[in-house]
Amino acid sequence: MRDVTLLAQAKVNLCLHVTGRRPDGYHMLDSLVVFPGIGDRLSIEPSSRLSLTIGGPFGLDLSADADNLVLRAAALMPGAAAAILLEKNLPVASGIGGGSADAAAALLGLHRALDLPLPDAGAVLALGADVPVCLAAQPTRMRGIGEVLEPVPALPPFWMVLANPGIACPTPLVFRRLEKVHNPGLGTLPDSFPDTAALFDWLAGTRNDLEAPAVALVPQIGVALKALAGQAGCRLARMSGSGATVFGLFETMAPALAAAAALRSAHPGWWVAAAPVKDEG
Ligand SMILES: C[C@@](CO)(OP(=O)(O)O)[C@H](O)COP(=O)(O)OP(=O)(O)OC[C@H]1O[C@@H](n2ccc(N)nc2=O)[C@H](O)[C@@H]1O
Ligand SMILES: Nc1ncnc2c1ncn2[C@@H]1O[C@H](COP(=O)(O)OP(=O)(O)O)[C@@H](O)[C@H]1O
Repeated sequence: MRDVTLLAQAKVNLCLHVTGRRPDGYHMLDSLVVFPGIGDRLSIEPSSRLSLTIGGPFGLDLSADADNLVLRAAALMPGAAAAILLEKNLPVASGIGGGSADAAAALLGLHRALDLPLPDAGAVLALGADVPVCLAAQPTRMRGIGEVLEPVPALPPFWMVLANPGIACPTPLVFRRLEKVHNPGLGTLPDSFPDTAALFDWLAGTRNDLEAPAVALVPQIGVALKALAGQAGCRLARMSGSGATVFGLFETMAPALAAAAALRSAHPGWWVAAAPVKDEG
C-alpha cells in the first residue's frame, strides 16, 4: 500500500469526424486525441474507508456524491478504501473530458495504491466514452464511440492554448443539432509526422464536425475561435469534443504563453491555459 498522486490530463480532440450513428442513437466518431500537460490532480491515500474531498478552482462546480466519476470509478473496484483528494483545475463539462480523466486517474491510482485489479473494458467504457482513451493518456486514434483505440505515428512536440468562454454547451444538444451524421472518416493516417509543420498541415485537412452545431448553440465559441486564430503564431484554432473549450496550436512555448496572456487580459471571464503536448508513447 502506498500514497499515489496523479495528473488527470485534459483530453483534447485535435479532430473529430462524426461518421455514422448506431441503432441506439450514439454517434460513431473518428478522432485524434492528445493530452496536454495540464489537468486535475488526484491524491490517493490508503485509508480504512473510501472518501472524496474536492478543491481547486472548479471544485465548487461538483459535489463529492456517489455520482462523481471518481466515486463511480472506485465503486468498480471492490475493497477500494482510500482518502481521495481531487484538485479540480479543469472546467466541468467543457469538451476536454475532465470527468473522464478523473475517472481514469482514480482507476489507475487505486490500482497502484492498493494493488487492486483494474475493471474490465466494458465497465470502464460504461463510465464514459472517453474513459478508455483517458486511461491510455497518450496520442491515440479513437473510433466507435470511444471503445476502439489505435496507436498513431509519433507526434512532434508542440504547444496548445486552451480557452473556455464559460458558457455550458450540453453534449446531447450539440449531437442533436448535427445536420449530417454520415461524414468521411480520417482515412489512412500518414506513416509519420516528421515535424510540427507536417502535423499541422495534415490537421488542417481534418475537422471537428461538432464545431458548427456548437457555435450555433453558443455563439461565444465562435468568438473564442476567432480570438485564438488571431493570435501571432497560432497555426490552427478548433473546438475540442462537443465544446465549449477551444484550442489553438503553436509550434513553440513563447508564442503560446504570449497568446494566453493576451486572451486573459482581453477576456478576463474566460478560462485560459497554455500547455505543452508531448508524445510520451
Ligand atoms: C463528444 C466527446 C468526444 O470525445 O467528448 P466530450 O465533448 O464529452 O468531451 C465524447 O464522445 C462524449 O462522450 P460521453 O462523455 O460519453 O458523452 P455524454 O456526455 O455521456 O453523452 C451525452 C449524450 O450525447 C449523445 N452522444 C454522445 C456521444 C456519442 N458518441 N454520440 C452521442 O450521440 C448521446 O445523446 C448521449 O446521451
Ligand atoms: N469528477 C468529475 N469531474 C467532472 N465532471 C464530473 C465529475 N464527476 C461527474 N461529473 C459529471 O460528468 C459530466 C461530464 O463532465 P466532463 O468529463 O468534465 O465533460 P466533458 O467531457 O464535456 O469535458 C458533467 O456533467 C459532470 O457533472
